[in-house]
Amino acid sequence: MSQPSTPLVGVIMGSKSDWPTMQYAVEMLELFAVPYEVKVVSAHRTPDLMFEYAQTAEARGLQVIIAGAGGAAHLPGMVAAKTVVPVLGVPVKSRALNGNDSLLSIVQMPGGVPVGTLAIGDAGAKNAGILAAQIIGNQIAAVRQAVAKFRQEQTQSVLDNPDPRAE
Ligand SMILES: Nc1c(C(=O)O)ncn1[C@@H]1O[C@H](COP(=O)(O)O)[C@@H](O)[C@H]1O
Repeated sequence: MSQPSTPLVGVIMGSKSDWPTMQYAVEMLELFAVPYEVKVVSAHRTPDLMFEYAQTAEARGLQVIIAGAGGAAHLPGMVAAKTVVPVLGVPVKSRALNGNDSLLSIVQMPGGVPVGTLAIGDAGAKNAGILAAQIIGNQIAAVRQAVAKFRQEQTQSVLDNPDPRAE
């Protein structure tokens, strides 16, 4: 989906192969009508692009960056090292180590350069999208209300379906 307004959230990932996971972050941003951009950027394979992306993020109006990566997942931390725009890290589930490598690579930042790390895989990507919307929602009432509505509907859906055996 093309985004007409200036992006407020940048969704980046180390490889095209991360998209099946990272699509859940974008799905949430679309649900809450948060303007976003999405791009493959890799600290390892495109280091100059990664630096440029991080260095220009603030001036381009990004308020949150969601960075997903798997394996030796340096992308979120390296982007965070080059910008004060908050970075949310999504550990993509790697084939070899089930995403434990991704998680530890992203979460164990040295004090002074934070990355807000989400869960491994699809739930982490989904929650990164919701969390980014909540941050944006501090300034944009329509986004805040959209998140509140989503949460209320989620709660209601559980309350309406208490029998775990029902189809
Ligand atoms: N962790 C990183 C970085 C990075 O951190 O900069 N760049 C690519 N990758 C990861 O390599 C995995 C395999 O990538 P390929 O499927 O392209 O071989 C992906 O999960 C990607 O995020």
